[in-house]
Amino acid sequence: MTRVIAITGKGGTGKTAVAALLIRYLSKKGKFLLAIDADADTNLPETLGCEDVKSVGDAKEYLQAEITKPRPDNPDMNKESVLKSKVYEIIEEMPGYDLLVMGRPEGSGCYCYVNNLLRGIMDKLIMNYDVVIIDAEAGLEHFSRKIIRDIDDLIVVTDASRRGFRTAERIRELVDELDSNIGRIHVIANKVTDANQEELIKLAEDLKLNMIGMIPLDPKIEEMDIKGIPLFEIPDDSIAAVEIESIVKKLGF
Ligand SMILES: Nc1ncnc2c1ncn2[C@@H]1O[C@H](COP(=O)(O)OP(=O)(O)OP(=O)(O)O)[C@@H](O)[C@H]1O
Repeated sequence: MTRVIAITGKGGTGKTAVAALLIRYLSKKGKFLLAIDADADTNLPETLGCEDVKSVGDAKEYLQAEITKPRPDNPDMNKESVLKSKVYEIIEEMPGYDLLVMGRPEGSGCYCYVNNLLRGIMDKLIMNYDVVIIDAEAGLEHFSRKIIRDIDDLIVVTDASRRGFRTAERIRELVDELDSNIGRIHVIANKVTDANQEELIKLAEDLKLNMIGMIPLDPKIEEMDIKGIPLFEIPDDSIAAVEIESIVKKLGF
């Protein structure tokens, strides 16, 4: 069975960093893993050390243009197999995991037909893996349109601010309204310091959020940021990597 884990949260809280750390840890543990970048504004590929990737958005635009042309180049083409081969071409094979970038938001017009095809392709693709980690945007767009249908664990990343926690609470409310299949919701507090730790625990309790981890503000990440080193190369003994190990265990791996 594939385990699907989506990471979301307010921009700047470290959502992409948490996704990258989880991808790093689980792929090192030998899980056959697909990483999906489902946030048009994010930088997951760079954080993982991967550049110049194509996106599913480009493949969708190609098919959309073809089917809305008054005279398509090839009216008999099998649209599903064209989209499928394009999506599979886009998958980037990285050492230890595969990467798929969803890319830009769609243009104007109705994409229902293309999205329907994509939904079926994504369902089958996801089933090939042990674990799928999705870096998702706070609006959970791909889930509301059901491009990615089922999520086992939704992890909301927040920083040590009341606003970050409020966003987490709003995401929980949004999930209740979504007609998607989401199993469990967890919260990870990121960039935690000795000074704010107690207050964060209380805040999570007050808002009835299930906190599965507190990742410290890690000087090693700050140093790598300045030097432009991808987070994927973080050493195992850095404080953030150690906390990720404990979070992964709490997730039942
Ligand atoms: N625990 C941490 N300690 C130190 N720095 C961190 C930590 N987590 C993340 N950062 C840094 O904080 C910055 C923002 O993180 P990141 O890009 O992951 O945020 P994000 O929530 O994905 O934002 P966006 O949605 O805008 O991409 C990055 O420079 C990242 O390296």
